[in-house]
Amino acid sequence: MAQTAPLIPRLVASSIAIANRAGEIIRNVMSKGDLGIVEKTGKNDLQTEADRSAQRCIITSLSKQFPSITIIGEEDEPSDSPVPSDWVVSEVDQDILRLECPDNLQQVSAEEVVVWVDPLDGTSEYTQGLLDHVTVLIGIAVGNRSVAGVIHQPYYNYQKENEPLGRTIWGIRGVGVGGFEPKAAPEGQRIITTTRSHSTPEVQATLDAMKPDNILRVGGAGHKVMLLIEGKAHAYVFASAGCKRWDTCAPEAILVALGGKLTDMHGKEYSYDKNTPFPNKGGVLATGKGENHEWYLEKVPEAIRKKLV
Ligand SMILES: Nc1ncnc2c1ncn2[C@@H]1O[C@H](COP(=O)(O)OS(=O)(=O)O)[C@@H](OP(=O)(O)O)[C@H]1O
Ligand SMILES: [Mg+2]
Ligand SMILES: [Mg+2]
Ligand SMILES: [Mg+2]
Repeated sequence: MAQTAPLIPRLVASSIAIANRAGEIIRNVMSKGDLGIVEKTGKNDLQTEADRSAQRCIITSLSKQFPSITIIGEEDEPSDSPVPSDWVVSEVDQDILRLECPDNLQQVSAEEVVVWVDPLDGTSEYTQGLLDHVTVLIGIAVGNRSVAGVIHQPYYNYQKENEPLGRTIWGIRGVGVGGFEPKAAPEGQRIITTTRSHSTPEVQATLDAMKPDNILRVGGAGHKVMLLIEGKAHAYVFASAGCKRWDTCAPEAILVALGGKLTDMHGKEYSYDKNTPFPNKGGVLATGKGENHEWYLEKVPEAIRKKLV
């Protein structure tokens, strides 16, 4: 069975097992208490031991199983640093290998695949103990399109007793999603989710123009898209640069597999080609299934949109 499944389901099946291991590593770093925080170049842009270790686990495991694919990770890491053997994952999620794969994904070759890895999305929230904002993101692109993705939430249920800790969501365009129960956002309201740690006057002015009933300010692109697909928000609006391709590749694939949309503030889909510059300079607008994406685009103040190129 494992040998006969096409490459994309095999990549998703492996990414689920790898993201689960990365999540354990993230929890272990937190329970040991020494986060090893480093400030990167941007404003409020942090890296911890958990970001570094989770990325080494993910990239080493994926490249061992799929030597010919291109993998782009958020963190700069020396490629020759030793990786503990128990971080190298060889398990796969067997259920994914049994899925029916659409024709356009049957013949994809390893050379066409780019995997965008955000080992820990929501780092600033992780350091502040807002643990349910944290996700591990593995996005799979073919050519310039994001086609599949995995979002792992290492702290899902962490405040509940007797419930399994952590969960992993997956989606493949044209196949479907799994690992959670999709839900539509409430009718007759407009709930918008946005950044909690990277707001600017432009981000706020754009939100104001959309006259939301409620704004959910949370960390992480992965967590914000989870709010859309679980029916807690109608749109994710971030009218600023700062978010990167590894933040959006996996969430976009899952959102689109469910009938939603993710674009920049001009309505243009991001390219996930391996040579593309990684900043999402046009901002992020994501909407759930059935939402009028165009309506949100039209509300973006022209002067703000013009700056997002
Ligand atoms: N201005 C700026 N500078 C540096 N990094 C930035 C910026 N804006 C967003 N980001 C990164 O994008 C990820 C999600 O951030 P936020 O939770 O603030 O939300 S948003 O999607 O950008 O609205 C999150 O990714 P991680 O670095 O993986 O945690 C942010 O660090
Ligand atoms: Mg970061
Ligand atoms: Mg991120
Ligand atoms: Mg990150």
